[in-house]
Amino acid sequence: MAEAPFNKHFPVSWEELHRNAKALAWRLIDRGPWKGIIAITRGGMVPAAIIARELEIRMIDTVCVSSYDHQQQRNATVLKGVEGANAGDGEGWLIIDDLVDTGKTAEVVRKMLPKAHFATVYAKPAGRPLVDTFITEVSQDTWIHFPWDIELQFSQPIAKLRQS
Ligand SMILES: O=P(O)(O)OC[C@H]1O[C@H](OP(=O)(O)OP(=O)(O)O)[C@H](O)[C@@H]1O
Ligand SMILES: Nc1nc2[nH]cnc2c(=O)[nH]1
Ligand SMILES: [Mg+2]
Repeated sequence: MAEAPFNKHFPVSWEELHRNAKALAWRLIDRGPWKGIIAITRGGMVPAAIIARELEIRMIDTVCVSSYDHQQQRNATVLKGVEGANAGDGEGWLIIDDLVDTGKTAEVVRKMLPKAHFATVYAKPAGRPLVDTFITEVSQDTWIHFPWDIELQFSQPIAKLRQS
């Protein structure tokens, strides 16, 4: 399989993620009231929890989708749809994910809940048209490293990176 073309790396700390998820909650509060949140697993669960806390939403369900093996994209596979929430066509519901990249995950979930409001913390240009509200855009060749996927370790000085 060809290497994914991610030339840039964008590490995100817990504090940054918390701040950006809260900024997303500020954008969403005036567009409500919301009947509930559908979090896209797994990455959407962390921002969904923060947004649920800020908007005082206690009705939360999941759509379980898998589309990446680390940086290699596969077809988006739905492991579980919306079950308990009775969200119908999605009217009045919020769908939350951590990011949109190619937009394939968003496309699949939007088909399930066409009238829901789709919100993410981060967006790349290819997925941006599929999102109703997002906070931060990064370029398509950037890989976002979420705090749950990384740990503190030695970092090469920039000058050394230039030499290699
Ligand atoms: O716009 P796309 O190209 O579809 O990519 C975006 C999706 O990819 C990641 O999920 P992933 O499938 O890696 O699963 P995870 O959330 O369980 O880590 C991310 O959390 C989004 O859900
Ligand atoms: N962690 C992470 N998962 C992704 N899935 C699709 N794009 C990305 C990305 O940039 N970072
Ligand atoms: Mg995901």
